[in-house]
Amino acid sequence: MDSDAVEIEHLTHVFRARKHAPHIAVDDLSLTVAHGECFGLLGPNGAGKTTTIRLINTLLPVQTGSVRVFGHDVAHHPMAVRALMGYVPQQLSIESALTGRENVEWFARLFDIPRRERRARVDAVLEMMQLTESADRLASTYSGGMVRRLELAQALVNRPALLVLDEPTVGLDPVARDSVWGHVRQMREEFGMTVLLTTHYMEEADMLCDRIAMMNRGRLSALGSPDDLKRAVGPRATLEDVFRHYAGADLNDDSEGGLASVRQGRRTAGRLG
Ligand SMILES: Nc1ncnc2c1ncn2[C@@H]1O[C@H](COP(=O)(O)OP(=O)(O)OP(=O)(O)O)[C@@H](O)[C@H]1O
Repeated sequence: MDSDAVEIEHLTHVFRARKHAPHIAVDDLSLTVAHGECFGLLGPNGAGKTTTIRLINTLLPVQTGSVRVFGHDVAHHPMAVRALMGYVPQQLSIESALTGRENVEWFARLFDIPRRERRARVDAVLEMMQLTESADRLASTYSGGMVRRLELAQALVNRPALLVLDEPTVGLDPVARDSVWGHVRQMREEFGMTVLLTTHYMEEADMLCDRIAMMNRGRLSALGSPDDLKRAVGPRATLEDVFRHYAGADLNDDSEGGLASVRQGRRTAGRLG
C-alpha cells in the first residue's frame, strides 16, 4: 500500500450543546500514521484523543479538515474505511448474555463475512486470543482480561489493516495487561497491521509504540518516537516526565484533565472488568 495508514490534515471538531459555549475538542490537528506503525495518542483527560479516534473511525462526522484511512476520505467513503478497520472502544462492546463465540459471530455477521468462512474465522481469532476453551461460556462469566481479549477477537475477525484501541488495558491487572500487550505485538508481527492506540499507561506506550503524539486541549503538543520525546525533555527523562512536561498545568485541574480524574476513570473501568 502506497498511502499512509492515516492522514489527518487541519482537523477541528467543535461540540455545540444548547445553553453551553461551543467546546473545541480537536483544534487544527495534523498528523500521519505510517503503514505498519504502532502509533500512540497520549494526553490528559479531555485532550481530544477519543474525539480524534471517533473522527477517524467514522463515528463522528468531519466538520473541518480531512481524515484519510489508507487513502480513503472518511467523509466520502465511510464504508470503505469501516471495512479496513477494527475498533476496540473504551466502553464495553460485548454482550454479556451471549457466549464468547456468539459475540464474535455477531461481529462476523456485521462485517458480512461469508457464511462458509465464518466458522473458521471465528475459531481462528478465538484461538489467537486463547479463548477457545471458554468460547461457549457466557461472556458474563469472563474476567476483565478475558473480556478485553474477546473484544480484540471481535475487532480482528474481519482482518483489519488498521486496529484502533481506545485505552485497551484500562482497569486490568498487570498480568492481564501483559497478555493484551503480547497479543497486540503478535498481531502486528503476523499481519503487519497498523495499530493506533490511546492509553494513560506510559509504560505501555513506551513499550508498544513506534511513535507518539502528545495532545493537550485538542492540539498536538509533541510528536516523535518515545526515545526522541524523552531526549527532548532531558537526560534520563521518562515518558511520564514527557507527559507531565506537555500536560503542564492541566494535571492540577480536577475538572478536566487532572490526574485525580484519570484515577477515577481507572477505578470506574476496574469495576466494569
Ligand atoms: N459528545 C460530546 N459533547 C460535548 N462535549 C464532548 C463530547 N464528547 C467529548 N466532549 C468534550 O470534548 C473534550 C475532549 O474529549 P475526549 O473524550 O476526546 O478526550 P480524551 O482525550 O479522549 O479524554 P480521556 O482520556 O478522558 O478519554 C472534553 O472536554 C470532553 O468533555
